[in-house]
Amino acid sequence: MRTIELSAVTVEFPARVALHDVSVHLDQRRIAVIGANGSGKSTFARTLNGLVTPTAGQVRVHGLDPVRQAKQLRRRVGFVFSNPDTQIIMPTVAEDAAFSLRGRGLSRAEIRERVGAALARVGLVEYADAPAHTLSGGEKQLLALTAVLIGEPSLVVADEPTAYLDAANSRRIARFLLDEMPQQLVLATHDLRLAARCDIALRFEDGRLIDLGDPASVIAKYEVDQA
Ligand SMILES: Nc1ncnc2c1ncn2[C@@H]1O[C@H](COP(=O)(O)OP(=O)(O)OP(=O)(O)O)[C@@H](O)[C@H]1O
Repeated sequence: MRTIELSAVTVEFPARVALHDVSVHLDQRRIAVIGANGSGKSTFARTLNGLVTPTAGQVRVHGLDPVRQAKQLRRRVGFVFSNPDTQIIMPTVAEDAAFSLRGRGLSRAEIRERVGAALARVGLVEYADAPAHTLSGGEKQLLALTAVLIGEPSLVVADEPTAYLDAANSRRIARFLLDEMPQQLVLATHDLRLAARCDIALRFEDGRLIDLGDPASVIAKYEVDQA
């Protein structure tokens, strides 16, 4: 079951309430999260994998509590950030792609096979032994995604995954996230064209979930309010 459920979730930081009494039940494949800078999008995304702990309320992601069942949840939820440099941790492309397979009892041959197949899917197989830092920005984001997907998560949370990319690489990443991968996606973004391709959009303002539903109508109201 791909249900994400928040019940009366509040997240308070010392200087600011970043999420205010958010309740929502989501089971769509592609979920867009939109709103102005500082509205709470990243905080919402980060509650889904336990990077942020609610001050009050409950989060359930595919049946798991992201804080109390953090270890199981980390295997189920992959997180993709804007800047792939913050996500690439191993020296070579293949080693980085393989990172989340550690500790799963797989043989070296199985790991090599899975990594090869995963890198081939995103067109990076020829770079397998290259130092990861030599990849271009778009290639690094594809590697970050590969490293997430190789662990076979059931949910991918992407926070502005195209922010650092040029138009061609943005399209490549977006096509992969929106059209090709089977996993459920939560996509926090300022790119309203990407949001429009999702199955549902959530709009935050000052930490409150103020609108949700068909992306076209949520986006249209957002644009009117921003004008
Ligand atoms: N770890 C933190 N400590 C303190 N304040 C934080 C922390 N994380 C977020 N905030 C604050 O909470 C509010 C919501 O931030 P959040 O990053 O969720 O917004 P956002 O909608 O993702 O913004 P942006 O579009 O600029 O990325 C902001 O005022 C931010 O400064």
